[in-house]
Amino acid sequence: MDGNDIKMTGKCPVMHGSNTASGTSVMDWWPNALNLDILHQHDTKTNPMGEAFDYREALKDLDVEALKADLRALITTSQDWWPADWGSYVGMFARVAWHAAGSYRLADGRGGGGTGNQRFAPLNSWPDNVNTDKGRRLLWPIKKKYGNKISWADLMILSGTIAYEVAGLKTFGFAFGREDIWHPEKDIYWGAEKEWLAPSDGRYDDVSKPETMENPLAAVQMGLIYVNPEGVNGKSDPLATAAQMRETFARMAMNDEETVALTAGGHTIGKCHGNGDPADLSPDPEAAGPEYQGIGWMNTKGRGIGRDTVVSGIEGAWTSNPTQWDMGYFDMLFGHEWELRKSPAGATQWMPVEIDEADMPADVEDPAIRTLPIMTDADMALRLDPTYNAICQKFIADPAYFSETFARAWFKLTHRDMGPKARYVGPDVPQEDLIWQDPIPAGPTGYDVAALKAAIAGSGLTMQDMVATAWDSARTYRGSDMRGGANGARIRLAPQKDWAANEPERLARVLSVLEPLAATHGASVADTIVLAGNLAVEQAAEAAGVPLELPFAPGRGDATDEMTDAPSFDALEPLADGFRNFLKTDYVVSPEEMMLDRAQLMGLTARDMVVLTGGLRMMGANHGGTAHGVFTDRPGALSQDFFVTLTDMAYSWVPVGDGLYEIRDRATGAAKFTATRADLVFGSNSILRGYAELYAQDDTGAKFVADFADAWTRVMMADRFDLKA
Ligand code: HEM
Repeated sequence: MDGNDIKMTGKCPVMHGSNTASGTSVMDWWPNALNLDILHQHDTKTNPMGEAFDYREALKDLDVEALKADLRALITTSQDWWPADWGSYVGMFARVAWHAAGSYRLADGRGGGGTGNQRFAPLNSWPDNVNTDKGRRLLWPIKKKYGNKISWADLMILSGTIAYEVAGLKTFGFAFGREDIWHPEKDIYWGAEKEWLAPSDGRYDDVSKPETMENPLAAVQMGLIYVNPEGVNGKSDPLATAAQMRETFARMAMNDEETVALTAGGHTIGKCHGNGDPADLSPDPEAAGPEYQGIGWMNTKGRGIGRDTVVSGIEGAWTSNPTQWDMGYFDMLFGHEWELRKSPAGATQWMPVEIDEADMPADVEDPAIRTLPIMTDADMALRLDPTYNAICQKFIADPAYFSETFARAWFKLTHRDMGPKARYVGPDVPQEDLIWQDPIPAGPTGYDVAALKAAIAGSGLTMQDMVATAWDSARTYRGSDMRGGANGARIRLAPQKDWAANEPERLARVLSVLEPLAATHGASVADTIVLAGNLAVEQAAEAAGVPLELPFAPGRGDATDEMTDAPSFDALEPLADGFRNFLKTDYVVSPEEMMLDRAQLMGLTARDMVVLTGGLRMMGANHGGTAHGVFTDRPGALSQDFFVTLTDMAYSWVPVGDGLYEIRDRATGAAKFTATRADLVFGSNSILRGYAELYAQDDTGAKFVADFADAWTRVMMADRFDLKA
């Protein structure tokens, strides 16, 4: 038997000892189970770099100018194994970067080019990402040369930015700092479809109303970055496509002007590929046999490279000079009448009714041959939608403005998911503060922290007031795009001050106490809110007989309304916060799933989830104060009683409506405490119950207090990029 001829010799059909189970998983058997795995992704065990590796440190040794020079040379040197169109890879790398960055969505901050996820499934094999695998292989010699000093994520985004520079655009800047992940993300919901490019209808209430697309999705079909280039569900209708573009781009925080600039500027370089039969392509990278070495979509019959490449199935370039940054896209779009035709691959595309040979783009291999330009339905949308058209006219009248608008929008597209500017690294970081970066001014550090803390202690605020305000201020943080958090004290500003989950009246009252104290002591309000929360936790620990001193680092700043893109903060509103029992009865999913999602976004572990929920309840931070979810005869003490009660068979747990449960004494039937559904998950879920038992069995409460303090401090510090920079 040779190595290529693997046969099973035993009689038992199960390959004993050969493999761990890859068949039906727990989640398949119990689809409603909580998938706690999403909290434990990108663990140190799966990261080959080890805990000691610090990408920001490694970047300090990167020779940025040499890297950029190497990229320029790469982009202009055609490789025989994958020849460059017209001898230039500008289109290839602009698309690689755009498709990496373009999966970002504002609703949950997930997706985007910040992690290098295009290397892994499903994105590496999305139908829309055909041949981005070639782009990464073209980049490999550079990745190999610079090693760990440059991440794949940074390299992919930089390659697109340098592509635009090579084409002749003055770009707006570039920041390094995207750290790679090493296996696929488990938390990103890309849609419920089980089939690539399934019709759009499943993700809309009404596909003719783009705003009814399911949240947090931002693409019209499974496996696409945004809209279908052939029209809604593949049926050409530029005005319907325009409406879908508007919605999908808005879901990644782009307005109409940015959308037009990006699409027009995107298609100023490069081309569509559809000169062949898609049926001749090998499987996508994830499905390909080992002999393909991670490369997918290879032509198995003909040549399949150069002019015979098939990607989208649409065939042709948009402009006369597709390797140059110029106004050629508008010249072409508005200089001709267009009609629908079919590409050689059978895709629907717009082609000019008539065109002079001099305006026709050259063949990618032979400059003597002229080819017909094309427009996708999305390009025609820019001409036919009145609002988009007006923006095009503005750009046509002012080419410098077009270049500037594109350069800024490209920078936003490729940096939006990196979070605040404090996370940017490198010599080309633009000085200007941009509102979508959620700027925060540096805050004071020299004030007397102990004096401020003493003043807060004497202010009359209750433990609940202090802990709830600090929690509400910090809990907006999401690690997906590093937005939100306590820094900036945006809880004082619209829209956060008015969110129901923040209990606006109580919040206003607490702020009216804390703000003057901050001013008197020369501290920021952001620091003062966190310090008050810390004080409450320390008081509660003291009451439990486990004294505690939490670390505190001053220096948070206070943002202003002018620094705040208020509408974009709507996406951060907690609709349910199981930690603090924000109760709503119209959940789309269960409250515990909402809590899990928030925990993942906040970067918490399952243990953090357990201790934070228990601790916040003990301090009465839940809405309704001590009315429900306290579970203890000693409220206000940071004790393990929550878990003791939950794991005690002396009680029964009886649903009483409105998402609440009575905890009744089994012997007498008397109701003792009230709990929410989210509370009960800590006793009912087999994993979370394990943690709950761990705390319940420790009579001293010391482990619980220590673990709570650790989790609390990480939550309060999660957004301190000023310290981590
Ligand atoms: C409305 C949204 C968009 C649609 C429907 C769309 C559609 C397409 C299609 C069908 C292709 C051809 C792929 C192939 O067959 O090789 C393509 C290529 C390309 N797109 Fe877009 N696109 C959109 C927006 C953008 C944006 C926002 C950018 C960049 C900012 C961009 C940059 C590019 C580039 C550079 C190429 C050329 C790739 C190459 O030369 O290999 N596109 N696009």
